[in-house]
Amino acid sequence: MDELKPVEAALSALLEDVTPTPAETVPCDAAAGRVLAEAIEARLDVPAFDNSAMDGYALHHLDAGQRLPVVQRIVAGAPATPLARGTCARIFTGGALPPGADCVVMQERVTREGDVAHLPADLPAGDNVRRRGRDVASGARLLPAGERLEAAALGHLAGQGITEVVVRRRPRVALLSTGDEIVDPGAPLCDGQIYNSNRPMLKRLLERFGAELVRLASVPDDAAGTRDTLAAAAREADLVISTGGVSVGEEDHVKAALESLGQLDLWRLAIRPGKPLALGRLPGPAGQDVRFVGLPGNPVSCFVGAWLFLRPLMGALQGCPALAELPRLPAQADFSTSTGPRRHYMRVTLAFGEDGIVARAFRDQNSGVLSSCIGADALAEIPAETRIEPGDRLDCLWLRVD
Ligand SMILES: Nc1nc2c(c(=O)[nH]1)N[C@H]1C(S)=C(S)[C@@H](COP(=O)(O)OP(=O)(O)OC[C@H]3O[C@@H](n4cnc5c(N)ncnc54)[C@H](O)[C@@H]3O)O[C@H]1N2
Ligand code: MOO
Repeated sequence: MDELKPVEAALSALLEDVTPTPAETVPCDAAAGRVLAEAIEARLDVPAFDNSAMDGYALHHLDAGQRLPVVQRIVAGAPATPLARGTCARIFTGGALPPGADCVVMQERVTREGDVAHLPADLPAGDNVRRRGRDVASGARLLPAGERLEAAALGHLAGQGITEVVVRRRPRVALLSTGDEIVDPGAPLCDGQIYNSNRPMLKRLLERFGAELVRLASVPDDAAGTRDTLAAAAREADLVISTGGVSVGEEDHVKAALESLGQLDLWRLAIRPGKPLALGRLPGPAGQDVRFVGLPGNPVSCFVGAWLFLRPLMGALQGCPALAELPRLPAQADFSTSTGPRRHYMRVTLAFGEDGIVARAFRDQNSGVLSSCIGADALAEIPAETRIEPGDRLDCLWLRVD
């Protein structure tokens, strides 16, 4: 048997010359989760004018400690007129600071007697003032290309009055299931058959990674049908994924079909779960390469493979560096385990302990036990030939998307 390969080697082969999907313009209302195809420059200063951070009184700081007539009332949204020295203005949070004033004192520190306010002493210039352009300066980089538009970025765009953005088209993905024993939920189950749990699990993960699922199909158990299914998938998808049939079994039409249509490399990786992996290319309708990834059938191997391989690939297809790399967190084990020749990706939950983050492992880490993935926060990466005891330091890959 040939030597098991490192996961990093398969990842570089998978990501080699992947080009991002074409750009398209979408309304900001529909842009959540999409990746910017080009950088956006700010057109406006935010805030657009100096304004008050408090409900209180605006004045010149050299007038602090005095009794001043209240000569203006400035609410948010109303224009302010210049303020003469020796006077102050009633002002509300977000109200425009009047020219001539340079600080605001919150109302809790002020005593009011009719139209006169008693102001506290020693107010520094700039106190409680939100300066024009403090958040964003006009002409500066608002968001870089490759930014995945989540809540704050969408707020930033709206703050500029922007209504449309140029983003990467969602990668179109075909998800194929192999295996005669696999049945869709809803159909009756005969002896020896199992329901297809990989399909909805991968569909959900892929959607979280930004995919548009264009085809969900089962691969027929004959050579011609398998070839037709793969060829049809490559006509409409940027990425074709299959599950099952990548180990050493004999019932494998996918391998033959891929080899005749395009190209296929079978990898045996030094990881657990997810040892077998198929990487290939199919010809697309415009002669372009359509990537093929064949994940192992075991549900946990699929889950782990999706995070290790599909997420970076989806990042590359969308030109999104943040998706391409899983964040690493140092944690302390609260379990013991030992590995053999394969690196183990254990499903763990993370919690804050007295000395930092603590990783708790699900009890049964077998690759058929999908309950070990429910609620998993991270994959603890245990190197090959290693013994781990409670308290030992671990590297964890955080299973987060945003
Ligand atoms: N002689 C060897 N046997 C196996 C090896 C090996 O090196 N030598 N590797 C083992 C490892 S590790 C894995 S992982 C699996 C991978 O097998 P395949 O990718 O060929 O997958 P299948 O045999 O088709 O299925 C494995 C397992 O998963 C179930 N399955 C498949 N699809 C689904 C689905 N959509 N939903 C739920 N469950 C699914 C299937 O019924 C099998 O139980 O090979 C080992 N064997
Ligand atoms: O590599 Mo397999 O995914 O352990 O069961």
